[in-house]
Amino acid sequence: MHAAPLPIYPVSAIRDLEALAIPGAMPPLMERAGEAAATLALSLLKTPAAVLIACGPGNNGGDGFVMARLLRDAGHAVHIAFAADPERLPADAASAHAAWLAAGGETLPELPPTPPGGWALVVDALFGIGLQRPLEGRYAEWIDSLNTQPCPRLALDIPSGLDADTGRCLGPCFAATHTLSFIALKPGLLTLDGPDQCGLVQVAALGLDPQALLPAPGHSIAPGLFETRLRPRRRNSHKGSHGDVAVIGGAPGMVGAALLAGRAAASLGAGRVLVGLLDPSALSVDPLRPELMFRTATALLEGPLPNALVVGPGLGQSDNAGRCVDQAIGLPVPLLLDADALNLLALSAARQETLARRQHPTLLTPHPAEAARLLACGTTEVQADRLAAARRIARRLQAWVVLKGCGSIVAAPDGAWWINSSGNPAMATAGMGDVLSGLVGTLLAGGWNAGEALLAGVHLHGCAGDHLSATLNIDSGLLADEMSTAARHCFNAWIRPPTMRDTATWDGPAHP
Ligand SMILES: NC(=O)C1=CN([C@@H]2O[C@H](COP(=O)(O)OP(=O)(O)OC[C@H]3O[C@@H](n4cnc5c(N)ncnc54)[C@H](O)[C@@H]3O)[C@@H](O)[C@H]2O)[C@@H](O)CC1
Ligand SMILES: Nc1ncnc2c1ncn2[C@@H]1O[C@H](COP(=O)(O)OP(=O)(O)O)[C@@H](O)[C@H]1O
Ligand SMILES: [K+]
Repeated sequence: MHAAPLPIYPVSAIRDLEALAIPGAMPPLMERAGEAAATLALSLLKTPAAVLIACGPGNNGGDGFVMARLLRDAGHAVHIAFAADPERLPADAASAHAAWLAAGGETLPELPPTPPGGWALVVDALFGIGLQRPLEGRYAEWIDSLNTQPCPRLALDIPSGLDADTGRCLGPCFAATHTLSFIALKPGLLTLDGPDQCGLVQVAALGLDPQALLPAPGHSIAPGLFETRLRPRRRNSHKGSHGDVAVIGGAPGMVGAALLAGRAAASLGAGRVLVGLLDPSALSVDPLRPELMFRTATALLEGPLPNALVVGPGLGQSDNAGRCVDQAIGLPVPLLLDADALNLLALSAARQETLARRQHPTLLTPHPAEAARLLACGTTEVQADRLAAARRIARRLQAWVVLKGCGSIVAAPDGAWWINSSGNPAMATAGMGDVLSGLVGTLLAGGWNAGEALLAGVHLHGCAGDHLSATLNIDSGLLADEMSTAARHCFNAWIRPPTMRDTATWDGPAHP
């Protein structure tokens, strides 16, 4: 069994879920949320300790009051900072506040001074999915102060100040080491600033089965999504069984990009990899990867059709590059456009119309700047709502799209979407995108459909980066060309039957 994707609900859908779940929910959801938070807190606290909980004016504050009561019952010295008007708390939060006072607890209108031994835990129960604008004044000051505490910092539901739908810090934002999100994941936990602000994310479903109440609008990416493809190769197969990938790119000065894509494709097991370069004076062999076959871009586009075509790595934006893109769009093969092929696409409405009418699978792999060009807007607008941007491109161009970056978004032409959580900032180096294109190209050439190939390629690429960061023990300085063998290692771990995954004979090298 491979890991299953997790459901993700934007705020509007969480509100719908709450409305479906709340009638008859006993104990009330807030009680369950506070209890789940207390359980997590207890796992972080060893001996009776000083805990600070900052409670806000809404139901997120209510979760904090419930948690406080339970931690106090467990023998911890719990201090609550609460500056709002108790008369204006929503009903459930008002009950939780009253129960806290009835249990002998008190609230302070300001953050108390740090006790001599320091706080053992600080909890952000200020704002959850009801955040409407940037935090300012007292709450902004509280956040700044809480963020300096050198102890575990736990956010309830979502770090205060983070937009739950977009992952954008609206202003000052709680920097959690742990986030316990209620009912289900929200997109903002997983993309843009979310992963930095949330720390370790855990979900407390509060006894609900969200998917049974309301189908999830989106999902995380996990191998369970494409597990029917994760099978060992048939012994009776040959290179023709695994497909030809052609990579078109490599204009003068950028040949390396095409090589990176080609090498990645070969390492993942493409039957054959052909590289069509635009640079007429480039090498005709890659001495470090002599398996690659070199052609001119023109010859490759006019020759026998490959099983998948990747156009863009190091392509440049010359007239010749434009002709290659136009020709590629017209070919009856699965087509992945990356890098300058996307920029050339953005330059021509006619090209976009032709692309949207293709009868064969089309995949687009923009980073935020390329996405902005495709949408004729600024990168800031793309990053302000990455999910919306990816979905808009996918719908408009009737293509499978990955909007790359921290928490890559995959969007389907029909509006479906996924968020990837593998990968890390060591991967923020030149050439990483070229490697992704090569990996996805190989899966396409192997007969995977566009959605499976893109979801798997994106997840695999991140897993390879994580694997390298862990085995080489590096946070910085990951080289794109190192990724190919790591992707090979991770992919082989996926396709091995479970009985063979742990045996020495079948395990890959510790340092691929
Ligand atoms: N409704 C439910 O059944 C459940 C809700 N839960 C909790 O309830 C939270 C949502 O509660 P609410 O809808 O009350 O929202 P919040 O508690 O997130 O905040 C809403 C309050 O904050 C104010 N506010 C928003 N932005 C502000 C800003 N920048 N500065 C100052 N005030 C601001 C609003 O006017 C409102 O009074 C969830 O995140 C979760 O923690 C959980 O108890 C699980 C169950
Ligand atoms: N901070 C990060 N977290 C996760 N993945 C990242 C991060 N930075 C970069 N990546 C991944 O590395 C790749 C970079 O692609 P791209 O920006 O096109 O690079 P290039 O154009 O140099 O090849 C993308 O797949 C992206 O998602
Ligand atoms: K919070």
